[in-house]
Amino acid sequence: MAGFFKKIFSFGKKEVVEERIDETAPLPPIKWDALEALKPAAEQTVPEFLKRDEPEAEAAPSVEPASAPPVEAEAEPQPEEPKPEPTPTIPPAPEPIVPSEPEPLPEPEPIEEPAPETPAEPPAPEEIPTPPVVPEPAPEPQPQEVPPAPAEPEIAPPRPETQPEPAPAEVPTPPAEVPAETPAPEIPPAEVLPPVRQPAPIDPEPLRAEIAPEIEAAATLEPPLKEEVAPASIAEPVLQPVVEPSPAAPEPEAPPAEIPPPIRQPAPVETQPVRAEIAPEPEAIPAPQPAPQPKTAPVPGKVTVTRKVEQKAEPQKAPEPVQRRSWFQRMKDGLARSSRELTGNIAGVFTKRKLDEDTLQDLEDVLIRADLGMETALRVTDALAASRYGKDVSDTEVRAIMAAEVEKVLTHVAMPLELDLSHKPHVILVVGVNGTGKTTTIGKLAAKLTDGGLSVMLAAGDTFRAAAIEQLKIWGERTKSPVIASKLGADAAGLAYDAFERAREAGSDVLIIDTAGRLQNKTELMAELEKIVRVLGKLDPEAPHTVLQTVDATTGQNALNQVEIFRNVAGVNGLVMTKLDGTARGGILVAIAAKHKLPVYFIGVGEQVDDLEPFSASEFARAIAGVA
Ligand SMILES: Nc1nc2c(ncn2[C@@H]2O[C@H](COP(=O)(O)OP(=O)(O)OP(=O)(O)O)[C@@H](O)[C@H]2O)c(=O)[nH]1
Repeated sequence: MAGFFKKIFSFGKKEVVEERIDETAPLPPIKWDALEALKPAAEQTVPEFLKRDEPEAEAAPSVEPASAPPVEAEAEPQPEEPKPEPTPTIPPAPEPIVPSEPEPLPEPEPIEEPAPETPAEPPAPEEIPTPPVVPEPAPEPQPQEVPPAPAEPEIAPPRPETQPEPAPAEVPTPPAEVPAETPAPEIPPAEVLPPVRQPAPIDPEPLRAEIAPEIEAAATLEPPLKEEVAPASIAEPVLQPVVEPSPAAPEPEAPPAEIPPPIRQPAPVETQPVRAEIAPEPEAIPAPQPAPQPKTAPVPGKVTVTRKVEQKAEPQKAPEPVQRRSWFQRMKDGLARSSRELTGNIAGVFTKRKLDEDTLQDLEDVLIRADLGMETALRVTDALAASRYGKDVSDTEVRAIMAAEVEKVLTHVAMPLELDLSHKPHVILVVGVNGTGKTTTIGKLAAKLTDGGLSVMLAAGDTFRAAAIEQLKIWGERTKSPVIASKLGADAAGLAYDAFERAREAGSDVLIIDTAGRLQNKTELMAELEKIVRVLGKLDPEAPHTVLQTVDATTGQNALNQVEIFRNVAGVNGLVMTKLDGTARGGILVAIAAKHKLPVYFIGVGEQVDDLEPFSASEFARAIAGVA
C-alpha cells in the first residue's frame, strides 16, 4: 500500500510540477542526501522516487518529501510511530522548497506541523493559518491541474498532505485517494476522504463558531469565495470582522453553536440586519457593548434623567397635600393614646352601673392616674355627682362632663403669646430641663415669628453642648435668623449680654435665648440662670420680657416639680407643652395648669416646624376626653 501511495502522489505531482521544476534543476542532489539521511529504512522507496524525479524535474522531489513521509507514516504511524516520522519530514521540506515554485508546499508544511503537535481539538486556532496557506498553492496548481480532469484529485493531494499532518490519524487519508485508482482495497479510505476533506473546512468552522458574531461578517466575504477557497480566504476576512464586532465577542459562547451553520448561507443578509439591530439597541444592550455605550450615552442619559425627575416630582408633591391635616386632627391624633387610656378606663367604670360613691371614687382614681391631677379629678366627679348621682350614667356622658370641666381649668391658662415690641428687642428666655424640647421649640417659634414679618435673632446660650449650638444654627438657617454663639464652655450670661447688644444694634424685633437645662447640678444651673437674668436686666430692667419653659408631657408628674423649680429660679411666665404626640400622659398639662396657673402658649405635637400650635383649652379638653 505504501508503495502505491508514493507512486501515485509522485506521478500526479510530477505531471503538474514538471513544467515548473525545469527552472530549478540543481536541487535534485540535495534531495538525495536529505532523503537518505532522514529515512534509511525508506531507501527502498526513495530510489524509486529519485529515479523518476531526476529525469523529469525538481517538482517531483518537492512533492516526495511531503508525500514520502506520510507514506511511511501510514505503515508505521498506524502502529504509533507517526509522531517521530512527521518531524523528519519537516527538515526535507524546506530544502526542496528552496527552489521557488515548491514554496507553497513548504508553507503548508510548517503550518501543518503545529497541527500534529496539537492533534487534539485545540489546534483549531493553528489550523486557521492553514487555510490561508492552502489558497496560495491552490491558485498555482489550478492552472496546471485544471486542464486535466484529475484536477480535483490533484488538488486533493496537497490537502491530504496538509490534512494528514494536522491529524496523524488522518495521515492515511492521502492514500484514500490512491484507492481511487485501486478501488478494491482503497474503498474504505475513499469513503474516509470526503469526511476528511470536509473536516478540514470543519476545523475552521469551530473557530468560526467560537467567533460566532464575526462569522456573520465573514459570511459576507464568503460569497465571492464560495466553495473550497472559502476557508482559506475566510481566514483573513474573519480576523477583520472579529476585530470590529469584538464588542459582541462575549455573546459568541452560547449562540455560536447554533448560529454557525445558518450564518453562512444568509450571511450577507444577516450581517446587515444584525448591525442595524445593534445600533438602535445600545440602550437595551449597554452591558455587552462597553465601548459604544459612551458614544450612545445621550440615549440612556435622557432616560435616567426623565425617570429621576418624575420620581422626585411625584412623591414630593403628592404626599404633601395628603399629609395636610387640621391642627385639631393632628392634636387629637397626638393625644390618642392619652384619650384611649382615659376613656377606656372610664367606660370600664360605668358599664352597667349606676352612679354612686363607689363609681365616683373609681372615676376619681382613673382621672388621677391619667395625670389630670387631684384638683381636676375632684372637679369632674363633683360635676358628675351633681347632675347624675343615683342614675344610670354612660361613659359618653361622663366623658362629656370631663371635657367641660377640663376646659374650664385650661381656659385660664390658654393664652396667646403677646410680644411687647416696644422693647427692641423683645427678649424671650427659654428654659427647661435638657431634652424637653427647648431648641426645637425655639426653632418652631422663630419660624412663626419670621413668617409673621418679625426680625428674629437667636442666641446659643447652651454653651455646654456643641450639639445644641449646632442644632440652633440649623434652625437659624431654616428661619433665616442670625445666630449668636460662642465657644463651647463659654459663659452663658456673657453670651446673652452680647446677643442682647447685637440684637439691639441690628434692630431685631425678637431675641430668643437658648439655655442649658442641667438638673444634674441644680445649684450651678440655678446660678447660671440667675446670672443671665441679672445681666439682661442691666441692658433692660424688664428683660427678659418672656421666660418660656418647655415641659415634656412624657415626664408625667415630674413636670410639676420642674415648673416649680424654673418658675422660682428664672421667673417662668409661660409654658410650652412639648411631645404631646404619642404620649399617654397628656393629662399632666391640666394638672400643671391647675396648680401653677401659668399661661400655656403653645403645645408641640411633633418635631417638624409646623408641629407647634397655640394652645386651645377647648380643643385640648375634647381631644383628651375623646369627645368629637
Ligand atoms: N415627638 C416630639 N419630639 C419633640 C418635640 N419637641 C422636641 N422634640 C424632640 O426632642 C428632642 C430634644 O429636643 P431639644 O430641642 O434638643 O431639647 P432641648 O431641651 O433643647 O435639649 P438640650 O439641648 O439637651 O437642652 C429632639 O429630638 C426633638 O426633636 C415634640 O413636640 N414632639
